[in-house]
Amino acid sequence: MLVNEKKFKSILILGAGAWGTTLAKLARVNGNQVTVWSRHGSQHLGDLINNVDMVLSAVSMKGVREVASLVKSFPVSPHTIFVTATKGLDPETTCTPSQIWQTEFPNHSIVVLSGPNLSQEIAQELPAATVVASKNNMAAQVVQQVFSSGRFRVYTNPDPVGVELGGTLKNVMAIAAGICDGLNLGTNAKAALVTRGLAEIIRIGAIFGAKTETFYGLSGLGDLLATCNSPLSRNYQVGYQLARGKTLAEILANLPGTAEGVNTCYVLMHLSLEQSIPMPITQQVYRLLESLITPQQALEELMLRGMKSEYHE
Ligand SMILES: NC(=O)C1=CN([C@@H]2O[C@H](COP(=O)(O)OP(=O)(O)OC[C@H]3O[C@@H](n4cnc5c(N)ncnc54)[C@H](OP(=O)(O)O)[C@@H]3O)[C@@H](O)[C@H]2O)C=CC1
Ligand SMILES: O=C(CO)COP(=O)(O)O
Repeated sequence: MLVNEKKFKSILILGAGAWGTTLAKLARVNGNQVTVWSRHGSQHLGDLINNVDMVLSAVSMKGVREVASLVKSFPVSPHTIFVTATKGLDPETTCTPSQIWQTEFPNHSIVVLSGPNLSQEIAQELPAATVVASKNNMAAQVVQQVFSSGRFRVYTNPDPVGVELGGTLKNVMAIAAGICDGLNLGTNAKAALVTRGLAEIIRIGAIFGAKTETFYGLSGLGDLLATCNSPLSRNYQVGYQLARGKTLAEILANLPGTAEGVNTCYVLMHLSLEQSIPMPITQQVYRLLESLITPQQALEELMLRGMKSEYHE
């Protein structure tokens, strides 16, 4: 759990996708020594992991469990901080990525990095902000120092699961927002969808023990706004193209990278049924992904739900 005081850190990034390579660039700005590992690369993970200050996982959700157990098979310094930047949920256990890493490494500090961070904008050196959250504030501060620069403002937060869920759950809402724009439903509809989406995210977050106020911050509302309003978002693109008549298979075959909202939506539907938690927007996104209804029918279902107070689901 100890945090060492070296000025420049040695950082191993797992996953050479869009986000892993962008985070590597951000960490190098401050003079840190960064290595990026990919399962297709020539470097052996066991050789790279020995004695690094920080291991940052930017693999997509489908690889987290496998990569975490691979890392565990090598000796890791007790001082190494684990950082997770994945935005998804494990289909088998509904665990978040940080919960998976913490289970594999119970004596290490785990930090979540999440925020309104479309990697293409950050790679172009446009300004952005993010959140690093941990139960161990000192570890969060180390990660804050590693990534902070004139182009990337990093805040700490003590609610890792809340920060992680903000980034994960908004992906389903981004699919819905893409559908909204693909159908040309207008600004009022989009504002209503995003606002009710946030209410749904907060309701789901409560099951995981996340703090409500976390969802009003950068990793919640901030990321929801970014992803629901940008054609750069893969999740938004899934929704937009569904509304324009493409099939999910066609869309995913041509998508540049991962749209985690698809898997997250399936995990949430399971959770919704198992625990009787109302998730009206998620439910309509699920039906659309499964081709059970048309986008127009999904809209009608949402508009004609029973009347209720704004404070209720
Ligand atoms: N791109 C963005 O703007 C942002 C993305 N994120 C999140 O970061 C995560 C990664 O996203 P992104 O980089 O865009 O996705 P990409 O699809 O570009 O990259 C995914 C990465 O995960 C790796 N991976 C997948 N499965 C495995 C496995 N079993 N073993 C080893 N590596 C694996 C891939 O390796 P390989 O190439 O070998 O398949 C690849 O390096 C997602 O959860 C996403 O939501 C968060 C913030 C911003
Ligand atoms: O998480 C992201 C922005 O914060 C990236 O969004 P997409 O995964 O939808 O591209």
